[in-house]
Amino acid sequence: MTQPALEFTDVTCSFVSDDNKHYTAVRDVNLTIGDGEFVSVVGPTGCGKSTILNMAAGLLSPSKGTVKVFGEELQSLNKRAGYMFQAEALMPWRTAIDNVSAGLQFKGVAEKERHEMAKHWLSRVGLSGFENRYPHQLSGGMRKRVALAQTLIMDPDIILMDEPFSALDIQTRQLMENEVLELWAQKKKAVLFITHDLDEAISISDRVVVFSAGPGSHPIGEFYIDIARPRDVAEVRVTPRFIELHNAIWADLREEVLKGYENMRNRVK
Ligand SMILES: Nc1ncnc2c1ncn2[C@@H]1O[C@H](COP(=O)(O)OP(=O)(O)OP(=O)(O)O)[C@@H](O)[C@H]1O
Repeated sequence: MTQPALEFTDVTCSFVSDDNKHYTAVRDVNLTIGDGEFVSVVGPTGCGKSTILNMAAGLLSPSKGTVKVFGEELQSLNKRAGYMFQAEALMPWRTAIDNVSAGLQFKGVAEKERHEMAKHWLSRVGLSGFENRYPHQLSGGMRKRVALAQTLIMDPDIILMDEPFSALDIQTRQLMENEVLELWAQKKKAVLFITHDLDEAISISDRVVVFSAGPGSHPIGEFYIDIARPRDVAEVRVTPRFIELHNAIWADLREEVLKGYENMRNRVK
């Protein structure tokens, strides 16, 4: 049997603030992402979604419990994962091709080879001809495509995405989501996708996991998205099954969203 790509077992993560107060963001989280599975995590704002992703990346250690990557406990950076975050991650002083090939450069791949690979990846994300543009000469959507190529060129076994398209307009966002699905279908890597957007989560995923409001956030529901693939993220949104799933997930999520706002208000009082 193949090992799960990611396995959180009884994971708790607490932070200590400057005034020495403890805040437990997530508590007793059990979550498994199968090899090749596309899983989205949704939950109220501040519930700990990025905390989960940062632990999967090895950027943050659990205060309790374990995170395993293909069966091995994660002790430092997750070398089998590639990340794509909400914020712009491109180096402004490097052209698109040099941004995409940066990871290969750090690995010591010769310039000619890494540029060939980067050119290929730029073409796969629809950016042939833009190799020598700097980030400021590209639109927001194009910069996201460069960031996607930058992640995928490293051929990670696990892709971690934290609201990668939230800054984009809806049309560009849907184009990017379709592109991610197409690229994912070719290689079937495990994806952990964090989003605020339930429509996005349902249209793109195999499974949607709902987290409770913090503190001590944890999964309170999971939904298998039994909508046939290949999918067009815009088209599936109007199908009856999509609407059914949306209603079922929202029934779980709605109360947590309200609790999340309430808890946040109380924390700043
Ligand atoms: N380094 C830190 N120090 C102290 N508290 C932190 C730290 N990082 C996160 N937190 C707190 O932990 C909780 C979870 O944060 P996290 O960023 O994981 O939530 P999120 O669900 O990703 O939020 P959003 O949906 O708003 O992006 C929040 O209440 C946040 O204030």
